[in-house]
Amino acid sequence: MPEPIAELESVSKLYGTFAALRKVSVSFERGRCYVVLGANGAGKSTLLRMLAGLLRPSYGRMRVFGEEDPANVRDRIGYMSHATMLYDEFTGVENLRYFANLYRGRACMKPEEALEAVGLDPSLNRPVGQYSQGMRQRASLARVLLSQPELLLLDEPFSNMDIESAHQMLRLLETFRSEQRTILLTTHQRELAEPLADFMLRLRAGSVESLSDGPHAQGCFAPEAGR
Ligand SMILES: Nc1ncnc2c1ncn2[C@@H]1O[C@H](COP(=O)(O)OP(=O)(O)OP(=O)(O)O)[C@@H](O)[C@H]1O
Repeated sequence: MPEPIAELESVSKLYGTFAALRKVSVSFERGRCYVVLGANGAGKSTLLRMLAGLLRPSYGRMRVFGEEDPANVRDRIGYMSHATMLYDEFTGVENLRYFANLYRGRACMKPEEALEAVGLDPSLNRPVGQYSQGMRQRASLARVLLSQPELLLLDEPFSNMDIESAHQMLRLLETFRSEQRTILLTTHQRELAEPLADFMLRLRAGSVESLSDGPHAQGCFAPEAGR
């Protein structure tokens, strides 16, 4: 049985008196892709932010790579939020060089390699502020990939992307999974992400409504399918 790399045991997260997550128990296995679904406000982003170490559980137990505080294993986790976290006035490669400098002393991809990995031309001499939405999302993913994280937490990676860019990103994620990286991604575009899923985790009002096998676990994923 694959090794769990992150586990939540009866985890709740309260914002004031409001419970955004309610007694969530789930474990995530290495090398699997989890597609996290649920209506607006179901708690998807809260779950990802917690696994990224940006929020602490109010109740319950969480372990990521065996650590109670994911901050202790930050270099093994890549988190991509709605915000791209890129500097609009810099080119893609300038942005990534800046972030690569922050990882000095750690194993890290070359900025050019990370951009190529997401299908962006590192020599593109255009500030990120002038990129299309799909290019910005891919540059943002390249930033996350720099540190070669084992756990990728992607909040709405396909939002505002055209279909061609989204399929390109899906093929990229399939490659990461084949490298035994674990992927958790939230999306409202179920039909797009579903073929990649080993598991579909559906949240409802902060609780786990269901955890079911995805098409990939059933051997149905073909990167070119659905194009
Ligand atoms: N910082 C905060 N303070 C108070 N309430 C919050 C905060 N962050 C989130 N919430 C509330 O917690 C609930 C879960 O929010 P969350 O962003 O995790 O949901 P989501 O499933 O990601 O929603 P969406 O699909 O709209 O992004 C929502 O009702 C939201 O209003």
